[in-house]
Amino acid sequence: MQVTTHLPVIDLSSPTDSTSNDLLHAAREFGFLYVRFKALPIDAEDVDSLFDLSRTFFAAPVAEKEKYKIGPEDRGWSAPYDEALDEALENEPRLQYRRVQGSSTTAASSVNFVLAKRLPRFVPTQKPRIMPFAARTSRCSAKGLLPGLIDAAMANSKQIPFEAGGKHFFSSRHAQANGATGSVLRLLYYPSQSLPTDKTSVEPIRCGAHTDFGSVTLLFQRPGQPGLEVISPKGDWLPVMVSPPGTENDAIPPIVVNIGDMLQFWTKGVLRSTKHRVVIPPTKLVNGTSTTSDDAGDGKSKHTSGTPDRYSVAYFCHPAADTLLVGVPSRLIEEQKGKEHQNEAEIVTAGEHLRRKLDKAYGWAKKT
Ligand SMILES: O=C(O)CCC(=O)C(=O)O
Ligand SMILES: [Fe+2]
Repeated sequence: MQVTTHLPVIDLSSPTDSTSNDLLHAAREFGFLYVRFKALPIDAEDVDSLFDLSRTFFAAPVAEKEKYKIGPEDRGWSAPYDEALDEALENEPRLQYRRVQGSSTTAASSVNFVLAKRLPRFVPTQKPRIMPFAARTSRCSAKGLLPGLIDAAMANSKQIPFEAGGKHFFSSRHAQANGATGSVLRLLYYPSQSLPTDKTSVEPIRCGAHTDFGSVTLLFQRPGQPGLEVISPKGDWLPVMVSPPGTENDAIPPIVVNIGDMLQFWTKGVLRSTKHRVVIPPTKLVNGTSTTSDDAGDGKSKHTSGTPDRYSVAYFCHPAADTLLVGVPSRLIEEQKGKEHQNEAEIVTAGEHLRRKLDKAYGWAKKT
């Protein structure tokens, strides 16, 4: 069976008004889209080096990684099952749903970097490789990508008044000059898991269903390492191919870009922060028996009798921490019937929203 994708692939080589409208449409319909790499000022070699670095880091002994254990400031290493993302399961007793393999928790080991600031000591020699990548990713996600293009699209249709920020409403709130943000570059590693013959006893979820906390996420994936799924409006889980049709020969797979909670709040739900998860990919992909899938394997990922390893890199883009997540003063937004309308008591800043989500995911509030 051919795995097809329902998400649009948008080429940003030379964006026009119609590109920003396409992007706005995708953000409204799906909350997810692909952006072709060749359009972005990021080198394929930088992406490859970052994945090399990721492999080196995660291969280090646990005792070494423990030295950089993640804390409430959201920087550092998380062990598999440290993070619980599926809030639908939050009523389960804490100890049953944290640190236990299960659908709410993340089976990935991950490490978060502070951009342009303190890099963990385990990568001092990698600084020249990471920093340009992080800086470029940060620039293109905040300016060239969604916030900037959404500004352009909003300006095309229903202009945000000049005094309220005009056509720079979103991008200016992501400018570094406007203060600290929760933006973070995260390397993720889902180790290979062996599959018992009785498949019904296997929990197929590698990362529990969740929405992303920030404004925009950029996700880099590797050929032969599928598993990401997004939920459809009807509630079905749909696979997100690594290399959708037409991109198979690109230097690296297109970047998956998705809307996070903050853009959903800002737009009263006009833009969708869509639930997604990572699953153990179907057996036909794991065993490489499929010849029709884009993800039939490149020989790079480890195919054991179980699941392949999966490495991914996510850049979570956030606006300045003190940004109020209130509806954008645009007719497009104000005409909304308030589907995702927040009442005054619920209005939070970007920093507060991130704090609440992290405290839940890691149980920080209980620990401190
Ligand atoms: O590893 C992935 O592909 C997705 C991870 C993810 O959704 C997240 O960390 O928010
Ligand atoms: Fe996510």
